[in-house]
Amino acid sequence: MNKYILALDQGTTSSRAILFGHDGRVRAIAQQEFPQIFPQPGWVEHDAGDIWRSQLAVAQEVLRESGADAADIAAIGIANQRETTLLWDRSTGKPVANAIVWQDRRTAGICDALREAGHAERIRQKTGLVIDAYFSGTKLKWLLDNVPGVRARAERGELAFGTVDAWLVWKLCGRHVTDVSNASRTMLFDIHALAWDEELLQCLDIPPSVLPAVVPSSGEVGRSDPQWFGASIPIAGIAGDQQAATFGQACHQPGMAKNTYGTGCFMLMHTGDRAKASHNNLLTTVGWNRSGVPGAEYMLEGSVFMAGAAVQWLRDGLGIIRSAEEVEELAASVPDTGGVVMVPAFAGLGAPYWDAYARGTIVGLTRGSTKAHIARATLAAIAYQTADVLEAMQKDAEIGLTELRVDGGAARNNLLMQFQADVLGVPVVRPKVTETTALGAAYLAGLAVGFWSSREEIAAQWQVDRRFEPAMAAAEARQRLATWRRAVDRSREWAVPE
Ligand SMILES: Nc1ncnc2c1ncn2[C@@H]1O[C@H](COP(=O)(O)OP(=O)(O)O)[C@@H](O)[C@H]1O
Ligand SMILES: O=P(O)(O)OC[C@H](O)CO
Repeated sequence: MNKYILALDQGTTSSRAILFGHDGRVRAIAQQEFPQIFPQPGWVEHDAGDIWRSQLAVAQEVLRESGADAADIAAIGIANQRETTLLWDRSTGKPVANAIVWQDRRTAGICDALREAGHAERIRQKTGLVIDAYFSGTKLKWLLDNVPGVRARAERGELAFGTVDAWLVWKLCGRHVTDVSNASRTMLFDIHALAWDEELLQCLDIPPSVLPAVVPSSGEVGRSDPQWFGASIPIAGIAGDQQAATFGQACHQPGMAKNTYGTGCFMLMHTGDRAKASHNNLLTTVGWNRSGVPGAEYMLEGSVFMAGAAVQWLRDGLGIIRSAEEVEELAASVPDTGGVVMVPAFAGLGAPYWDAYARGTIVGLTRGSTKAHIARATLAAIAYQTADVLEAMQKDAEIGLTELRVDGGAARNNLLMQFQADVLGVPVVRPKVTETTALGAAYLAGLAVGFWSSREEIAAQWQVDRRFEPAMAAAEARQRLATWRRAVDRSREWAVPE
């Protein structure tokens, strides 16, 4: 009798595995951080072996710790950090280089050239994306152009490209596939036709032989090799982590939105079964689709590159807190930021600014400024970036949001969540299960194998933990946002090459 779904949540800073029961509650969880590699300013890499080993280790650990074996698991669902780009040898399985992480800015120049050549509008129409170093396409081009011998090997059909989902599925069962949600983050995928786009492949000089087959987000794609868990388990759900979190938050209806506060902050709003173009610098992206059901469901997305990672910087870069949780107490020790505004543009700015050359900035420092003010300004910056995105999203969707569902590590911070509700003027609602990314992957897999029968059943499992009501006067929120935007202006175009 199958008792569980095993969800693998491969995030930017850690790999997690979670066993979910039929009631959508966490039965067992294991997590491992793995090294971040910063070879040069603006570059971020992961060792593909670290990704796989940490993910496998935590998956084996949850089975061991819970006393479950493969026969107890109905299916595996995978959610992954998106856009991070891997290229490996099909016969040896060896990566040709470290994975280039989504935060990596090394391809900003390639993006400038694409914009100057007039490709922006066509790329936006086909892929729903703005031209930015964030997405996989230019990262893949960089690997092909810069790692010696790699282009020739790719032309001979010897290499496989994939985002992290593809890498994990390849390691688990030997198939070379990616799901539609991950494909929609490559800048090589036509989100309307749901197919790789020849013209874009030519434009970036990508040989089609490297591409994975595109599969539904919910549907069996293979079975794990028995060597990993003692017997094979169907792999039946795959989605980019932000799309998975949207599914896990039961945002199944047009107009529903969630915001995840992890390394970055990602707000996604369901917009129905047709792609909705943004006129306010957001992305249009595929949410998910299901095997046997034509088409897909679409989202508007605002991607903020630096959120919880700015808190990590307070911990590791400045050393003013010992753990991320401590930021709440430090920030609460002062009544306000004392005029300090921090713009955490460490990896440029994403939505709605899209400035690869913006850099982190702290303004308004005086002799009275303390680490507590900087901590408070860091939390405020997370909330302001979200406010910028929500404003754009409400304009695009032409609706006012009635509530924002939240999740992710930094959503545990009550001070931040209250301030978020205050500056948005919209209630912020945190569910009981905050592991919504893994939960979404579990739901996608569980629906495919009949572990859950319908979305209605899933949506009924969603429960509120805490609701934060806006308590700040609208005029004050507006004034604070205006100050924030002045600080953003100071951070922009800082690292433009000389
Ligand atoms: N109490 C907290 N307050 C603010 N930030 C926090 C808190 N707890 C964790 N974080 C931040 O949340 C992030 C971890 O969240 P998580 O959802 O695991 O991220 P990811 O999936 O991107 O690795 C880290 O960047 C950490 O600094
Ligand atoms: O690792 P996370 O959870 O911060 O998510 C990263 C995003 O998928 C990047 O687009």
